[in-house]
Amino acid sequence: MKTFDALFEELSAKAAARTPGSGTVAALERGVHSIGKKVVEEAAEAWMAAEHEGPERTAEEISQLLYQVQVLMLATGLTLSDVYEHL
Ligand SMILES: N=c1c2ncn([C@@H]3O[C@H](COP(=O)(O)OP(=O)(O)OP(=O)(O)O)[C@@H](O)[C@H]3O)c2ncn1[C@@H]1O[C@H](COP(=O)(O)O)[C@@H](O)[C@H]1O
Repeated sequence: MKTFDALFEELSAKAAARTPGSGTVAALERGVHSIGKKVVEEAAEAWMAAEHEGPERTAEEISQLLYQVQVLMLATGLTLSDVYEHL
């Protein structure tokens, strides 16, 4: 099982290395506008799953939302600490 911090470490390494075949690297190349749309899409899917599809589907959609949020952080040069200081 992956934690939020471990995922961010993995994605940061892939972004730095421009790992071939990485969906994260491809998303970063598409840019903030495209990533932002994915964040909104996954947020809406998480909401719909919570209302209509049960806890398992909701957890799956929330995991995709967390992933897209991390890609947005990478695209804007933010670290986990930059975000955590606002929690
Ligand atoms: N958790 C995720 C994750 N969640 C979602 N996604 C991507 O986000 C995309 C959008 O999800 P959707 O549900 O919208 O997908 P879809 O509707 O089936 O299709 P598309 O939007 O892709 O057309 C998916 O195609 C996935 O590629 C993820 N891609 C990667 N991860 C994690 O990130 C790690 C690194 O991934 P890579 O950079 O691809 O190696 C992986 O090991 C995973 O742990």
